[in-house]
Amino acid sequence: MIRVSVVGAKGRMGATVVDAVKNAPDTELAKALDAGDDLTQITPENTDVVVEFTVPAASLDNVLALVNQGVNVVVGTTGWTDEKLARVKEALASHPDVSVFIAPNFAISTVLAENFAAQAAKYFESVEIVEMHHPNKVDAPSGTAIHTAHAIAAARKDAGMGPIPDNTQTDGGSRGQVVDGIHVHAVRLRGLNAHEEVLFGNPGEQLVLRADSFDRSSFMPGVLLAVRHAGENPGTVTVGLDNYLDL
Ligand SMILES: NC(=O)C1=CN([C@@H]2O[C@H](COP(=O)(O)OP(=O)(O)OC[C@H]3O[C@@H](n4cnc5c(N)ncnc54)[C@H](O)[C@@H]3O)[C@@H](O)[C@H]2O)C=CC1
Ligand SMILES: O=C(O)C1=N[C@H](C(=O)O)C[C@H](O)C1
Repeated sequence: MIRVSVVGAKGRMGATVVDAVKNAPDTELAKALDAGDDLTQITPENTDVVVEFTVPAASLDNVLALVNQGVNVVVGTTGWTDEKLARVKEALASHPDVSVFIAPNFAISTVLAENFAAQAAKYFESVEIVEMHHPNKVDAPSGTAIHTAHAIAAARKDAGMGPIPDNTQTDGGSRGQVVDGIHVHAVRLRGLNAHEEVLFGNPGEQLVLRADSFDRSSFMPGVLLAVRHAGENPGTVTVGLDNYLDL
């Protein structure tokens, strides 16, 4: 049995992960901790892998503390930047037996949509992203939308494409946030969970890729997949569930 501890266990995602870990045939719950709890309770003696779903402001410190405790970490919390990833890599240099895995999104539909978007990117002159979430979400745009924008921007760059056409002369904010040259729009609406659309345009045609997570159960197969792979690449940070899919 894989011994899994959950940090952020009282949150929407953490509580769902606790149930998933209890119900999977090959995992068992070790510690379930939340804000204010002492993370040094989690050690290699009681835990094989920690699943961390907290808040962007706390996640880096949690991951650094857990790496220093010598345990593998699977992270779902958003807010990761190159600077934060560099801090984790630095910590792993002193703990080469530990691995960290971060996924902006654990839902297969979204991971596939992002992969398809990266494939489609070089064929379309225009692209914009619309992400739609429940109004309790604290960050905008979503970590997934930022990750998707970077993937599309990288594909456009590889294909030698220029800037996306846009003749907007006045903008009171309605054109969204520009991430790596791509406009990202965030909707917060009661009744939604997590949804993303990538809109591609060419003269006379449009392609829309849409992924809908209607329920947090959609993330659990991906979380368990990452848990089962934890520790495979010691001393490294791996980003993205696509690393464990045959895409
Ligand atoms: N990667 C993915 O597939 C998904 C990622 N997320 C992300 O996961 C994160 C959590 O989302 P939700 O569960 O909806 O939020 P939430 O607000 O329901 O839960 C966050 C939990 O973290 C706890 N917490 C806050 N600071 C803490 C600390 N320092 N140490 C330990 N626990 C702490 C809070 O008390 C709370 O219980 C967000 O960043 C969200 O964007 C959400 C869904 C899917
Ligand atoms: O807060 C959420 O709910 C979600 N957060 C992640 C993100 O910001 O991309 C993943 C998913 O969209 C749900």
